[in-house]
Amino acid sequence: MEKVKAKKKYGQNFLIDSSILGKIIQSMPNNSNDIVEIGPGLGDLTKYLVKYKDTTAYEVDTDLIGILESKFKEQIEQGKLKLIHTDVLEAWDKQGTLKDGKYDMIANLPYYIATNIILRALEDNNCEHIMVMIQKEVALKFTSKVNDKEYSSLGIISELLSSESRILFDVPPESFDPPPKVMSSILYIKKDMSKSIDKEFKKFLKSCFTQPRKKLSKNLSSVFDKQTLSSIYEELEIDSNIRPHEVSSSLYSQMYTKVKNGRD
Ligand SMILES: C[S@@+](CC[C@H](N)C(=O)[O-])C[C@H]1O[C@@H](n2cnc3c(N)ncnc32)[C@H](O)[C@@H]1O
Repeated sequence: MEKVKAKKKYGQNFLIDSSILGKIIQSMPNNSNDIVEIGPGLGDLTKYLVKYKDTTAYEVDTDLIGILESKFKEQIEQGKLKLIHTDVLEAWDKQGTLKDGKYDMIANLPYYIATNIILRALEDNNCEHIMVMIQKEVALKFTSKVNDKEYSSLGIISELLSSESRILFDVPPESFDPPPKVMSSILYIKKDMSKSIDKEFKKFLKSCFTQPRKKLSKNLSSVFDKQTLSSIYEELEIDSNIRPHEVSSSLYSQMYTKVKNGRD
């Protein structure tokens, strides 16, 4: 490996275990979509991705861009790799999507913005599959279901926008250089492209989980008046003692629709 000092501020933990790289490649969705990789780093995953699919890679670190440009000179010239030097979140803000046409996201994500990236990918209409390395703790949140300990807005949003979400396998710290402090997992989400959620829905969920162990009605009482709340509970036949982690994603969606219609 090149003598490159990993930068903490960019969440750089380079994947050095070739068996894990092989497992990621074997699990790639079998379709004709191009790939978007966020944070190619030193190109260890990129070199496998470009063998199979055209890839667009977003990298923020100027020092790494130089290394990648010389390492992948041929693939860049052949149009197999498009290297974009920018902060991926800024690219999303400017363009609304990371690529024209359908794509799958495959990446070992910078952990400090992993949750944000997955939420943006879930909302990006061109992204069909998400297969990313993240902290295990965050992967458990995105795959959580009603009544699970980790169940919260991330599990609800992911369930409402996907047809499948699961952890493919775990990856220990020693598979990286430098090793992260936490266990990692590969999260896989197959989006249901017919579904979408309202922008305000996330805010509504935030209110629902302000105090996760308290009754849902208590959390919502600070946002909605008593009468609106009791009519929603009544119409949807919701138990007044229910707590936020006991409400299914579809019931949250129904509650939100009622709240929204009440406001319009
Ligand atoms: C965990 S490392 C993964 C590196 C490489 N893909 C690997 O598996 O070894 C995360 C990568 O994301 C890059 N990165 C961090 N923040 C970014 C951002 N806002 N936009 C684009 N890339 C970013 C880092 O510079 C780093 O290359």
